[in-house]
Amino acid sequence: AAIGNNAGGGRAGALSPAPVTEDLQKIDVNPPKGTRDFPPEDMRLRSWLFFNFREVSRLFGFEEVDFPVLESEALFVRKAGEEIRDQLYCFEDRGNRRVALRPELTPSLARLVIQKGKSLSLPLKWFAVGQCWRYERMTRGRRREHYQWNMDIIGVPEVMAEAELISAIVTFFKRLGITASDVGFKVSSRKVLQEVLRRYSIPEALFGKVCIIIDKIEKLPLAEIKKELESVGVLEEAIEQLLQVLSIKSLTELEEILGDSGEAVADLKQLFSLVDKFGYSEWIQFDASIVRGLAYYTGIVFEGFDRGGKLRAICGGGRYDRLLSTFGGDDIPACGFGFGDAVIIELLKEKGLLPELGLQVENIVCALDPGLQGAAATVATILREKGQSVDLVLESKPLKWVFKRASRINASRLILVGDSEWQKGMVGVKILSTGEQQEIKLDELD
Ligand SMILES: CC(=O)Nc1cnc2ccccc2c1
Repeated sequence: AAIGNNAGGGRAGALSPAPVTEDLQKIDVNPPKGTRDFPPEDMRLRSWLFFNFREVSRLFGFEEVDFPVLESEALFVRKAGEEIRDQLYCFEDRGNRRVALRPELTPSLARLVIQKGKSLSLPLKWFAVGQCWRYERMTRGRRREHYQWNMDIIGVPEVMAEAELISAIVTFFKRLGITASDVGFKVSSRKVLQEVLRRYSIPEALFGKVCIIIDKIEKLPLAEIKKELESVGVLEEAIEQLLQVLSIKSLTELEEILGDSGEAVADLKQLFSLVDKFGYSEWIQFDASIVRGLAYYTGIVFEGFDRGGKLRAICGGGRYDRLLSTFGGDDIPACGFGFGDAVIIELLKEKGLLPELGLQVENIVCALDPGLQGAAATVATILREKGQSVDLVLESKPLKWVFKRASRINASRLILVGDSEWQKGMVGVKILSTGEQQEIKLDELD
């Protein structure tokens, strides 16, 4: 029956007399601007993607966690000029509380770690797959929500944690058939910037702001970047040195500039040596221009990129050793990454790696006449209790209709409940791929 403005309610088929109701305007059946529905075909792809997120997390011994989509706005009010802050989906609730739809998962994770405090034994290896939100004023048609996979390691100060996280993402890419010639990781450390800023005795407090400005270096003209840096108090000479450091393309060159006593060089050398032991060196490259756009990163930062250069960053992450203490928690080291559900799908499409995901049902069961509807229900229960999927035909339908549905849902077998067979405790079984038909005793159905 066509779904329509069935004002009278009840069975759409039989037009029951519609009681007098207000004139029902047809509601807008599209989802809110910037959001998506997931009809079955799209939901199958999403479930497949999330299954792979979860499988990799399991392979790495991570435990799943989740948090409310709605958080106190205070969790996200960082003052470093981040885009994620400018686009915060925040509002005042009916209790006059300032709240926000989470734009990312890391602050919630930090909140939960602090809440659980001493009862947690470190290190923690937690992962989450959650919907995140943003509110863009000029609705450039960009999405206002996406799903993000996060993996975080809490309580490990060494760069072994970052190497492990990147290893997890490499494992994920490999599972999907993506290779090191399709994507790579640009890796750097914010300690590079830190060491330069210290040389010019620029106060630590500016560190976050400077990183956020630098992160826009490929989106804004250089003059604009310099202006913004000057406006937060970075002097001309320091700016030159910063920009020079960001163009370094090798660790040896970095060492020449920064010397070999700083943490930045030590961390990066250690990371590259561990990556070699993990066996994914061909996926990784040092790139001093990588800073990432979140203010709380303090050390190694990385992002996955497509070597074709057509797509935005696939994923990104890094070390955030100060986040928990800024929330009033202990000084616990942490690192993690976020992996969005949009760019990866574009990449898979481009590489012809999208999986063919059809609906699969093992059995379609139907009664050959209305009096056997109950018998068909009994057969359905027997098969389901054996762990077999059953699409039970719920109304009496002509066989032509049943065959059409059987092929649409990709059923393997058609189970026909007919009078003469039922009298003998049997049902008709038709293997739809071969057309082979036989009568089987009910208790021999497997
Ligand atoms: C490509 C894409 O959908 N990006 C996207 C979409 N929604 C978001 C929502 C919150 C934060 C980041 C987001 C990023």
